[in-house]
Amino acid sequence: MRSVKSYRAPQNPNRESMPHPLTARRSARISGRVRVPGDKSISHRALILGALAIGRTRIAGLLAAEDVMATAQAVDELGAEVTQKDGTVEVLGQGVGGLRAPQGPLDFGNSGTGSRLMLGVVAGHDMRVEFTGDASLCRRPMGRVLTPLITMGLQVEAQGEGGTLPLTVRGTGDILPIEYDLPVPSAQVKSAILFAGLHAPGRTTVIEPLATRDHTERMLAFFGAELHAEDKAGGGRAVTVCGDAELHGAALSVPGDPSSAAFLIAAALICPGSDLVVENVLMNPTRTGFLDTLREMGASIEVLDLRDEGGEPVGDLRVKAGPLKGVRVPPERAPSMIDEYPVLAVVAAFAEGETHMAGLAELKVKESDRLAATAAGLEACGVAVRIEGDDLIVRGRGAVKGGALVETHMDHRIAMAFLILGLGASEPVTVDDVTMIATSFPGFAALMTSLGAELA
Ligand SMILES: O=C(O)C1=C[C@@H](OP(=O)(O)O)[C@@H](O)[C@H](O)C1
Ligand SMILES: C=C(OP(=O)(O)O)C(=O)O
Repeated sequence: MRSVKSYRAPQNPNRESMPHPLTARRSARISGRVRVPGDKSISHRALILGALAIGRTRIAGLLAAEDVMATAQAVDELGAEVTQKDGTVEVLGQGVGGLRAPQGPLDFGNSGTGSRLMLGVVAGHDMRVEFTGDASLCRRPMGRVLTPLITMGLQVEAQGEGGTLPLTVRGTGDILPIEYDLPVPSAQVKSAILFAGLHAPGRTTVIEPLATRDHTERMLAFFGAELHAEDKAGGGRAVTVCGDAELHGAALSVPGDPSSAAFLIAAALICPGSDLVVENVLMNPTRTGFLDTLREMGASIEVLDLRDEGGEPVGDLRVKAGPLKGVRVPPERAPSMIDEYPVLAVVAAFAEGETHMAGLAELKVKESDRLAATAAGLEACGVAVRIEGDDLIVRGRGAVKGGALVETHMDHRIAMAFLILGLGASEPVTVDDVTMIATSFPGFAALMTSLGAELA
């Protein structure tokens, strides 16, 4: 058994000064039968809940990407030892409230999810912790998670300008339960509050305006917490966790990440003659907005063998290339496909007619301003695109010119989306840097190449 530190995904210390460009060329067909790496959201939560449980948690299929390895490292430094053996990762849980102060700062790299979820965990422990991350993470808003956690008892001792990382916080053993209306639909904020609520006496309730991914709720119940969820009028939900909780170590298997599968699906749709099966993809309804939208566009996507695995629906997806038409994507669908908009915009460029994606304000505060980066990349590739307020409107003409160098702004999803565009475009497309792809999808280029993609 080895500590997770010894197998941490290699990080490039010169990342910001050594960009690694990659070029995508028009590809004949994308075909085969493959799996994508484990779901990132479930992987973070499995490590965190494993640390808060009593006893050992065994995780099969954990995503071995930089974002998740940062969470594994943080959990390990907080005293819940993380080891791996034969592809299974094991966390030695310390029980709710049982973690200890780390020796140094916790570095979450590029990961919004890891840092925000762990702020909720630290809030319930009597300890002082410094949170830091890379240049992108240090620009992202933390006030959305700090505001409710401060109400519960967290103290912020130092912070970057405007409430950003690096942050020094002091948690408390006397955290208070709250009822909180989320001002933005964010699963990260909801989860941070529920994790803090595990330590509080009484019931902590989060009311969300639109239902966001519910992995925290499913996994809390799976680990033995008492939890209630109630649907609200207009698509919202109220989720309550009972505090002073006792969680028990569990064995779980992480399904394939639908946000990673999205790139393969998009490639198969736009490269003529493609016929692709992506196996073992998470089909949780709070994550399937991308598939729903593609079907409305006319895509041929079949779900084979829909099954339940460890409390989450999973299926194999068969995708075939074919003509697509533009559609209107309503704002209330955004939480169920928030990370898929850049690649949906790419697919929309190959469709016939206008695709209007409404209500994308949250895209502006991701690893980059994805609304601006997506529009700029499409424009550089000769696609008619415009931003109206928080909406992105793409006029598809059935074909895309390409022939551009696209700026990724150090954002993994922008890099992958525009490599996919290059596979279907008439002229090659180069993205300026693919280093960041390792934060969510290790082995992306090799997997795509094995399916017929021309990447070099
Ligand atoms: O909770 C999660 O695991 C995530 C929630 C989403 O962020 P928000 O909560 O900010 O919408 C998403 O963009 C991110 O990749 C993962
Ligand atoms: C937004 C993302 O992740 P995070 O917020 O965890 O950095 C993402 O993976 O697209």
